[in-house]
Amino acid sequence: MSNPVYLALDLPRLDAAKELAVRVKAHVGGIKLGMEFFYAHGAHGVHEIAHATGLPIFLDLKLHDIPNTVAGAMQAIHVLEPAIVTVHAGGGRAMLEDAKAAAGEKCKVIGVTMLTSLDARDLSATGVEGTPHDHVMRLTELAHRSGLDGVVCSGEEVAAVHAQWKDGVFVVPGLRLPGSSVGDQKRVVTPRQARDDGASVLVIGRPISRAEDPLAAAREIEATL
Ligand SMILES: O=C(O)c1cc(=O)[nH]c(=O)n1[C@@H]1O[C@H](COP(=O)(O)O)[C@@H](O)[C@H]1O
Repeated sequence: MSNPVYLALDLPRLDAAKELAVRVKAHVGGIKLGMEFFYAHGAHGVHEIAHATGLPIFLDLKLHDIPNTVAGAMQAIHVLEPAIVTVHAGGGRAMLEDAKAAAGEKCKVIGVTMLTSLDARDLSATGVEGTPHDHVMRLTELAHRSGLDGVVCSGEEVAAVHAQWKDGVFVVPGLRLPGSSVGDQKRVVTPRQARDDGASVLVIGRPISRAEDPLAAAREIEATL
């Protein structure tokens, strides 16, 4: 089975990001490039990391706009050949359908449900009724009906999401080994628990990128899976 860990390269400098990716590439299955990286280094940065590692690229742009704008953005990134791209599931059915229709043939379009940095209080403060679980399940159903390939959710919901949508791609961030710092994440589980509960992709950033020895940290996480 291929390694489900995607390293989140949330680093401001391209040379440092590239060095880290090359150092740990044998112990991860792919690289996730998000807003911090893409806004700073754009298409050039994506090509650099893809060529340096040879690993699949998950372009985590979390697109959320009117359908026409999101479809245009999806078309603009074809040239980067990402394996996975994210859009916010809350963008609504037309936006999700148009995003999928505009994506490259081999690109999985994944809907972000409820960010792992939010908890029940945060959700209620945004005016959404119900529990995080209810909200994730509602947005998962919308993403499924809109033709997306899967969703991003926390490890607390992934078992239920998997039970509802058997052949989806389920991306789980907010992962920590026991006892390590959670930082800004609020809905957190271990990588092993997320995998056992049906996650297809495990997104891991700071536990590797901010470790004193990133290679040892990547190996330690891999050994738990
Ligand atoms: O879409 C994501 O990847 C994402 C969704 C989410 O709900 N929570 C979340 O943390 N992420 C991303 O996953 C990564 C988690 O980073 P660490 O907390 O450092 O492991 C970051 O790059 C986030 O942008």
